[in-house]
Amino acid sequence: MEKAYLVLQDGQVFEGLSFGASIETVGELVFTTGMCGYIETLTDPSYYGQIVMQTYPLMGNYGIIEEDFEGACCVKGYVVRELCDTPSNFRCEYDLNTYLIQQNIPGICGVDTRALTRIIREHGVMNATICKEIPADLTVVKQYAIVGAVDAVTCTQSSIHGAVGESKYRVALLDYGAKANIIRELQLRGCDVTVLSGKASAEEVLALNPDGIMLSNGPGDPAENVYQIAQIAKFMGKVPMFGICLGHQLTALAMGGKTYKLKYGHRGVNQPVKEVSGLRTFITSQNHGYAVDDSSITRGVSSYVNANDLTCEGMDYPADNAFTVQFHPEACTGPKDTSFLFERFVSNMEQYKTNMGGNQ
Ligand SMILES: NC(=O)CC[C@H](N)C(=O)O
Repeated sequence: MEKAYLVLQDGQVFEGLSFGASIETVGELVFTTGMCGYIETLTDPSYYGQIVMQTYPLMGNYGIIEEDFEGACCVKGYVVRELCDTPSNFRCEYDLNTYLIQQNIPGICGVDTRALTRIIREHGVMNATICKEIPADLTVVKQYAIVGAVDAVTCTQSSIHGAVGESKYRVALLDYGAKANIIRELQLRGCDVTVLSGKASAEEVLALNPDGIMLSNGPGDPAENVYQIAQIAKFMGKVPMFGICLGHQLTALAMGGKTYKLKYGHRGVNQPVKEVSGLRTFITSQNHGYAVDDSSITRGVSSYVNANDLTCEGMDYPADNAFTVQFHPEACTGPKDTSFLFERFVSNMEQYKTNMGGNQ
């Protein structure tokens, strides 16, 4: 293994060893605290443009299992304390290093990820570079910004995914960088899912005559998606709607609300989320850097709040038969605490169909 460096935009240097693709990279350095689920993390399109650092000190121990992929690998780089090159699992197909080489993504291991995480927590997310030689000038690193993220990851052609078992509902899923498990969770509940490009117009969405509209997760700054926000404002309230993560943020913006960037985001599989009008707290999977300012929305009510920092984790829009969450009820590596939200969506569609006298 060759020597490599992780250099932060403020000039701090961490020496480690190169793995994955032997190329240099620049990206926004973020950390995720999941102890497992690195396959889902690496293939979650919401990480587009980011160098992902795992705080758990050993990665790759169960190898790569393609069936667990959520989407395309969009990370700019990967940072781990210790890379396991002898994975052991009955489902393992090949190792993590091979995967990153295939994807042309550089990684660095052997760096002090605890120290790095403390820096990010204190300073907030920073840009960084993974390189073989320490750059004399860090202007390129400092100026790096994630732009056009949804356009870069959304599908170009629509696709249809039939229900498992009896087909009961037609769902239009707006793909802003959708994780595959959102589709699977819907299919398992009797939904025929039409996945549409995030560039689809409101007219195209409604032309499908769906029983419900699902808005996916996705990368980048939500406020950048002016076109998508305008489309949501047009179709919201026409049929039941459910939004996850970026879908939650875009809905808030469509309702005239505001979003803002968190200091270092929520990324991991143990984020506690409290019900606003109940006593329950759920453990959730999350991956986001922006949040909704719920006080900026008058047409909706806050439904969930993060128990750690009290930021908004969900909104209900009763007048529009819509609800959205910041966390991931579809999380594949778990926890599954909030998968009941898919049942809520299905029951909203069932009621809507009954009220409409069937929607065939
Ligand atoms: N997972 C997501 O959908 C992330 C949403 C948005 N890109 C954020 O970082 O906040």
